[in-house]
Amino acid sequence: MKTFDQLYAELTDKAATRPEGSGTVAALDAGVHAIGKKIVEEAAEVWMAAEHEGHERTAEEISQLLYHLQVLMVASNITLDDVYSHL
Ligand SMILES: N=c1c2ncn([C@@H]3O[C@H](COP(=O)(O)OP(=O)(O)OP(=O)(O)O)[C@@H](O)[C@H]3O)c2ncn1[C@@H]1O[C@H](COP(=O)(O)O)[C@@H](O)[C@H]1O
Repeated sequence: MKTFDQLYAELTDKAATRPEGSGTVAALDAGVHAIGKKIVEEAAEVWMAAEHEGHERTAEEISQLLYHLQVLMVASNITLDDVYSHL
């Protein structure tokens, strides 16, 4: 289990060190357009899960959406504070 902040720290480290086999590195290399499409796909999966698939599946889909949002943040040099300052 990890927090939103811990995941962000892990992803920024992956972006800097580019370990072999990292899905995050592959997503960053694919670029913002591809990451954005993934976010839209995951958002739809969250919606469908919330309406039809129950608590556990919804939580899982939300975690995936948060992951892809963080990948977009890293790709766009958006920090946690940049986002938190708007909450
Ligand atoms: N939390 C996540 C995470 N959530 C979602 N995903 C990605 O999102 C995909 C889920 O999307 P889908 O449900 O559409 O499944 P899918 O259609 O089979 O996926 P794709 O074919 O689109 O890859 C997964 O296959 C992962 O590629 C994640 N990938 C990585 N993480 C975490 O990110 C960290 C870094 O991961 P790596 O960069 O891969 O080392 C680790 O802590 C991981 O646990």
